[in-house]
Amino acid sequence: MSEKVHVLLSEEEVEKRIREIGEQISRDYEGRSVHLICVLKGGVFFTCELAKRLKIPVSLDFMSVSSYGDDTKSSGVVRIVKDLDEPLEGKDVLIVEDIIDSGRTLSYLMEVLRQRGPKSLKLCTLLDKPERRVRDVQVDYVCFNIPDEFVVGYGLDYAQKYRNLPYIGVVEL
Ligand SMILES: O=P(O)(O)OC[C@H]1O[C@H](OP(=O)(O)OP(=O)(O)O)[C@H](O)[C@@H]1O
Ligand SMILES: Nc1nc2[nH]cnc2c(=O)[nH]1
Repeated sequence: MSEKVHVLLSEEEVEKRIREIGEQISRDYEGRSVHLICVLKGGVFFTCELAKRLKIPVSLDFMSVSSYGDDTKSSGVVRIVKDLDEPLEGKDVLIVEDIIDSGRTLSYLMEVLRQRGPKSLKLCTLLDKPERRVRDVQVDYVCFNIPDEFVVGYGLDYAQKYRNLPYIGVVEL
């Protein structure tokens, strides 16, 4: 079965905003390098696009956490599916996520990664749904605040579909 998807943020809007955030991060980290942590799977498209826009030295690592499975509602239990390959001690670490919704995933992840001794730990997200928050998360860089709707595209899925859409869309369920 195929769902209807309407455009919330066009490809042009998304890419323009990522360029802006990339410039801001490049200024903030001037003279340093940044260790990006891409949170799989959803964060992969945003991470690639953002990394290309950074004008500072970048290293990359990947982590996979899951709380939604194939559902549109969080299970409430965050699971590390794949851990990082490298230690974080002494690094300026920037977590790159596709979306912060309830905040459960990121409050858990920030806590886990903080204990690994990075020099600094910040968070960058493509999308934020602040009105859905049940856990407090300090977000350093937000591309877009969005309303409480289930979105897909630019890495975000519905039952593993639509990650490859080049824009952010809303699934009409
Ligand atoms: O703020 P929360 O309510 O915790 O939701 C945010 C999380 O949900 C999505 O991950 P998902 O579990 O769907 O995994 P995926 O990226 O592999 O699709 C997204 O990538 C975030 O990690
Ligand atoms: N695809 C998708 N995953 C999410 N995880 C948390 N919120 C969302 C959302 O709106 N869409």
